Amino acid sequence: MGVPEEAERLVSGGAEDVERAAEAALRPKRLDEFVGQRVVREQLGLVLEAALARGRAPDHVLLSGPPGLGKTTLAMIIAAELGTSVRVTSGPAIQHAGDLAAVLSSLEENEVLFLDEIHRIARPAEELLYVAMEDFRVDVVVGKGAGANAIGLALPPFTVVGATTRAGLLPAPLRDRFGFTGHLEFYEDEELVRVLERSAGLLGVDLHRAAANEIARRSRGTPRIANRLLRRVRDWAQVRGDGTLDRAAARSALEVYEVDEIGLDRLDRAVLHALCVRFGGGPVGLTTLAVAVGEEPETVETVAEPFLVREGLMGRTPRGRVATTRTWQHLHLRPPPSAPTLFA
Ligand SMILES: Nc1ncnc2c1ncn2[C@@H]1O[C@H](COP(=O)(O)OP(=O)(O)OP(=O)(O)O)[C@@H](O)[C@H]1O
Repeated sequence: MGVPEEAERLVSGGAEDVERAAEAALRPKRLDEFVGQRVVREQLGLVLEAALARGRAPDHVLLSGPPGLGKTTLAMIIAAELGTSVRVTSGPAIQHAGDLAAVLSSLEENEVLFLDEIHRIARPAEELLYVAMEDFRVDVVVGKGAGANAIGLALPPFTVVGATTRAGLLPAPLRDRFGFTGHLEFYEDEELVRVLERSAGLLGVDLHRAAANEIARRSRGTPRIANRLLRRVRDWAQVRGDGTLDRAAARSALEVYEVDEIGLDRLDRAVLHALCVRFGGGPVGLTTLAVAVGEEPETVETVAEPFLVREGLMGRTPRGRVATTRTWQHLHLRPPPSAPTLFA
């Protein structure tokens, strides 16, 4: 049976256009509204406070972690805390050095430049970025061929906030130009309950505590997913229920959208199924596994794997990905005698 498109999207980490506006409305605006991530919040708070006290743009900030944990939100918060504006662009949008030069040369003093998916910036633009971040200068090439001239253009001080799901892919010279790196972790259920209660307040709905617990438990440790599930539960309560957002409404709604007891989505389940059924529990290489589920290796590695590994549903060994005892249990399958025994 095919999974309805909405159900597929519901628990995936990526933000779809149609959901963006709803998401933006729920974004915390200041650091003290940002739930969880205690360590990053404290460290970043210090960086910002010190910069404000000195009256200078802070060091460049790199934020890493799986999708939907709050990197974009933090970039906006950084600008708000500094009382400045933010320019938003992303690695895939910068395919030529000229694209980046145009953005850089239009920056205003102390502005924040948010570079999402920074690991995907084209190589020639990357070099331009090194210089801009270090020396606040951009070399613009004027003319063509033998008559071409590079003119150095001084830039006002600004702060790059880079976001990446794959910090390991950033070349060392780029990584080194960030004065502060914050790694975002998956959220605890208790923290997601706080995210949900805050969102319910903004949406003007009365979310019962038991419903919040139920949604939090099935949100893959990810605020974006928690907020999406909340909106779907609200839909269900409005259309099929009596408008009450209680535990029964949450369970019924999540059943309609095929979100399982621990929040695994279609991709997670496909990966685990392939790992156990096609590859006998592994070990199997990332690329082979990705081909088996019809996805890009990068998607499997950055969207599905971090949560599966955290939950002890998949092991990563030097020889490849392996199932754990918990994987077999979760899929209600019996491991073949030849399966590797990795206890989670
Ligand atoms: N700490 C938090 N507290 C409250 N809400 C949060 C928090 N982190 C994220 N959110 C909510 O989750 C949504 C997704 O967050 P955000 O867009 O910042 O994620 P992201 O890490 O940038 O994801 P991606 O890399 O996929 O763009 C936001 O709309 C925001 O409402």
